Order: sequence, then C-alpha cells, then structure tokens
Amino acid sequence: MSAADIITALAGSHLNQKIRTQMTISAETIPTGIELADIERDQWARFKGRLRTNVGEDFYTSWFARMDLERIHDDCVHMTVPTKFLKSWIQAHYADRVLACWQSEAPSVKRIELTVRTAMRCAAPVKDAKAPLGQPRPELGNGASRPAPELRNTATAPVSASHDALGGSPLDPRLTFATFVMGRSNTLAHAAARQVAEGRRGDSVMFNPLYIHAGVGLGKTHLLQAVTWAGNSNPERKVLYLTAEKFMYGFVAALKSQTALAFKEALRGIDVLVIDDLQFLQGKSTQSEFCHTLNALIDAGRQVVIAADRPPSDLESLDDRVRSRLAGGLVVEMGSLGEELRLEILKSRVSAAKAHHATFDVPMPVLEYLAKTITHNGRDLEGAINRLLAHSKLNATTVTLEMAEREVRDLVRPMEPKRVKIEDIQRVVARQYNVSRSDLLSSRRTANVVRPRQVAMYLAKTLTLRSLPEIGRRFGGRDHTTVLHAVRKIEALVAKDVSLSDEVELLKRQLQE
Ligand SMILES: Nc1ncnc2c1ncn2[C@@H]1O[C@H](COP(=O)(O)OP(=O)(O)OP(=O)(O)O)[C@@H](O)[C@H]1O
Repeated sequence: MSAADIITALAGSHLNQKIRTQMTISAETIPTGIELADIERDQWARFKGRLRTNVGEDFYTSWFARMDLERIHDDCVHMTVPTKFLKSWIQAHYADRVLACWQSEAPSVKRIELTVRTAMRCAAPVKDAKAPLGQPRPELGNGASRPAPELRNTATAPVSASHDALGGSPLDPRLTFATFVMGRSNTLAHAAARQVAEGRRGDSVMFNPLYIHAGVGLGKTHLLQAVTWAGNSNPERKVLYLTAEKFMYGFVAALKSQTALAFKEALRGIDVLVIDDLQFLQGKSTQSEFCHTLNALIDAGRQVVIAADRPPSDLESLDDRVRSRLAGGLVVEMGSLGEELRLEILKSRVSAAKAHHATFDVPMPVLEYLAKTITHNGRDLEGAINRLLAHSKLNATTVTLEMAEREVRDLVRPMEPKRVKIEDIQRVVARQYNVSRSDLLSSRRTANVVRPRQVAMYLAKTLTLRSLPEIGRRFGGRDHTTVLHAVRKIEALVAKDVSLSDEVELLKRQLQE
C-alpha cells in the first residue's frame, strides 16, 4: 500500500493526524507512531478526565469536548480546537487549569499550545465540493483537512452562490440526509429538517424557526448541513449555512469595513438561513443584529433553522427577545444515541468505508461491542471505525474483538451521571407533593406549596450547574436571595429531619436514574 493510500485511509481522527505528521518524514516511522500514539492516547484520556472533574461537566461539554490532542513534544502539549473563538476563550479563561491538569498527569509539561484546526466538518469549502471525489484538492496540501474518502457522499454536491457572496461556513459533503441514520431519538428532528429542506420558494412555512438542540456530537451539524445541501439542490432557493461564530465575525467585519448595510441586506435576501452552534453567539450588538435578521426573515415568510447545545430557555447570555422568538417556533430535542441507533450508525460507517476499501470489514460481534461500549457521541463512533480501518490497513490484518478492545479503549467511558433539567425537577417534585408545576412557579405562599417549592429550588442548586439568579428566573421570576434562602433552609432541615432527608434522597435518585 502506498503512503498516499495510508494517509487517505487515516484522514480524520486526531490519532491519524499524528501518524500523518510522521508520514511526512518517512513511511517507515509509522509503527513507532502507533506505539507513541498509544501512550499519548492514554495520557490524553486521563487528562480529559481530570479536566472534566476540575471544570465540571457542563463547562467541559461547552468548552472542551471538541478539543483534540495533536502531539506532545518536549515540554509542550499541542492541542487543537475547531474555532478561533474557542481558542481565545480557553486561553483567556482556562489556560491555567488546562496546564495544571496536564502537569498532574505529566509533570514535565511546561507549556500548552492551542491551534485552530481545519476541522473535518470545515474541511470542504463549498466551492471545492465540485472537485471530483477521491481526487486530492491541491490547496489542502498533505491531506490534513481532506475528509476521509470512505465516508464521503458519492453524489456530486451542488453549490450555492449565496455562500460565496456572504461567506457561508464551509460544508462537509459527507453530511447529507443520505448518510444520516434515523432512530428513536431523532425521528422528529429529522422529519422537521426534511420538511424544511424540501420546501419551495413561496411555500407556506410550517415551523419557524426550527430549533434543534442536543448534546455534543449527537448529529445537529449533520442535520443542519443536510438541510443546506438538500436546499441548495433547488437553484431557485438561496440557502445559507453559518455558524454563530461566523455570523458574529461577518457582522463585526462588515461594521469595520462600513459594509454593514450590504451585509444586512444580503442576509435578508436568504430563503433559508441555517445557523449552527447558537450558544456561541456573543455580544450585545451582534445579538441585536441577529434578532433583527431573525425577525425580518420570519416576518417575510423565510425559513430559519437553528441548532444549539441547549434549549432556548437555557441560553442564558441571550437577550430575552431573541430567546422568546426562538421558543416561538418548533423546538425539538435530539436525545442521546441509543444502542440500536449507534449500531446502525456504525454499520453505515463500515459500508461507506467498504466502498473505498473493499477488503475492510468489521464482524457483527465487534460492531455490537462498539455500540454497547462507546456510548458518548457520534464523533467517537466515527473515530472508532477510522481507527479500526487504519489499524487493519497498516498491519494488513482483519478486525477482531481483541484488536477493537485495544484500539478504542480510551473511547469507552464510564457511565456518566444523567444531566438533570430544572423542568424535570419541577415535574418530579410536583408529582411527589401532589401540587401542580404552576403552583411551584406561582406566588402562592401556603405551606403545602412553599415547602415543595423550596425542595425543588434546593434540588435545582445541587443537581444542576445553574446559577441562583437563573434558578430564580425559572421559578416564576424570583430573586436570587429567595433561592438562596430556600437552599439554606432545606440544607438545615435535611441535617436534622431524617424523613425529609430520605424524601430528598429519593427525589435525587428518581431524577438521576
Ligand atoms: N443520526 C446520525 N446518523 C449518522 N451520523 C451521525 C448521526 N448522529 C451523529 N452522527 C455523526 O456523529 C458525528 C458528530 O455529529 P455532529 O457534528 O453533527 O454533532 P453535533 O451535535 O453538531 O456536535 P457539536 O455540538 O459538537 O457541534 C458526525 O460524524 C456525524 O456524522
């Protein structure tokens, strides 16, 4: 097998990037690269565990889940993140903690370096999609940012002129409806996205905006890009895919170059505006511009599709007007990928890989093992198949269960505690004390409502990462001091009242199961 074949087979995972780096020196160094990668991979897994504990689950998910290890060299750890925004945020707010977590793992580490990677999902600028598939794109150099061909869509992807005019975010040709696997957790989101994608100019808009939210790696970007690709196949429609970050930079750049008016007008001429990662929209003037754009498009009967990692009510940094406009359309949550869906995604990844590597196969027991143990997200499933493909190609061996166990061990994570939502707390507490949820949110002060409300606030503080003001807001707009009082009161009571303590424990267990 040629070096180019191996690089092509490896495109994608961060392990692969490391091996690719070695490949540029000499093809003979590959086996050493794998041993090194194994050690680094273990350190990386332990480092992530430390960081997760250090910053807390929610912060970890928001800021670090998409950070990858590039390499460890001398006293410096090189890591990558997908966007400039994440890089500057982590550097400004978390550099010390990241370094400290590395130092507890490897005391010789003195520095950390973060760079913005040309992520796979940003790897294929729209205009490149016309390049014949399977052929290298000259501007991508050593192939570092070329999508893994085994996972590419085989159809020639259409191109939207609007992207060029407005500088839409790059699209990944693999992320289409054809490659999106449906399951219980995403049926509604998929159906709504399809409906939006298939609409024609002038059709009445059924749900606007369509707002899809889900945790990291559960398929939001895949679905949004699928809408964009499908929408672009209709030459009459202008479909624009933008990350919130790109929207932000576009607007700021337009302000600086005094072309803000042209920017706004161009945006308002879009038929379908698709915005990804809305949780990253920052800044008062950008939010206000976003709100105007949203209103203008919706009022003109144009479609808006949005994805974020949380529901509109939890986008705490967003202006209330934007939040309520977002909540006014169809809000759909995509749940975690169940085992059945994970298995189907793995199967579809393998058959896509087989189209380019005919001898590659993954026996059913291995697929079942992966589906059972890699529970976290779709990105890890993709990484697992890429690793098995790389390993079997490099060593010319077939995939076995033993090999899979070894190759993916850092992707197998212990069961994480369930993320508890304030709505769930209110529902469960209301049921337990036989009051209604609206009683809990009301201003009623009768004893049968006051105690359950205090218990619910206490649980919201102990089981979620929400701040006191946010909890107050979610309990009928109360002040943070009321929440603090409730928390202290229940803490004191639980310490001396065994039956209340048991009751609270039971509620906690119900919520976390
Ligand atoms: N239902 C699915 N069918 C096929 N592939 C999926 C599905 N869900 C997730 N994936 C795959 O999992 C990977 C991660 O998905 P994606 O990037 O869409 O996640 P995301 O929800 O946007 O995550 P993030 O919050 O990090 O942006 C991608 O490779 C995607 O193709």
